[in-house]
Amino acid sequence: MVYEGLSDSYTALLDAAKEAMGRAYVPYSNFRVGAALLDDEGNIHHGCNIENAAYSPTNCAERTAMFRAVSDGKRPGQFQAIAVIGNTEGPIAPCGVCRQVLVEFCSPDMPVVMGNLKGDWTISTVAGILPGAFTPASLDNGER
Ligand SMILES: O=c1ccn([C@H]2C[C@H](O)[C@@H](CO)O2)c(=O)[nH]1
Ligand SMILES: [Zn+2]
Repeated sequence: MVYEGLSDSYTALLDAAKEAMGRAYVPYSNFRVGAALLDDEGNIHHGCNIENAAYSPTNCAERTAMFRAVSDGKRPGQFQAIAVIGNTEGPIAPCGVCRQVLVEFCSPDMPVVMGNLKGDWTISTVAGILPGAFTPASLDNGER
């Protein structure tokens, strides 16, 4: 896919997200999302959204990628970037829950690449997409 003006490495990450998008399990919304999370060793952790008949157990693509990576042993500070893609009008916008999960495991300045199937893209950062976040450090008030 051509993402005009986007670096080769982020294009590759969006392409990996698109590959994962094809594996989405979306019988209820029919809205596919894919994510690709790049770790500190250069490995990519893929994620797709996985829906459920009870609706609320649904897991977004971003969290699938992150939880797979953590389950495989990755820890905070060991992620370099995440790309997310969906069939949206403009670049997809991660939901609030996923933004909070990214805050837990990623540095505030970690790039978040968002795209769509038309080749539109934008880049922000973890802090950029969730300003004023409640973070692990927020718990450090000494009163526990
Ligand atoms: O950034 C997003 C936004 C939505 N979804 C999923 C959740 C649900 O399966 C479907 C519709 O909200 O898209 C994601 O995976 N990531
Ligand atoms: Zn989400």
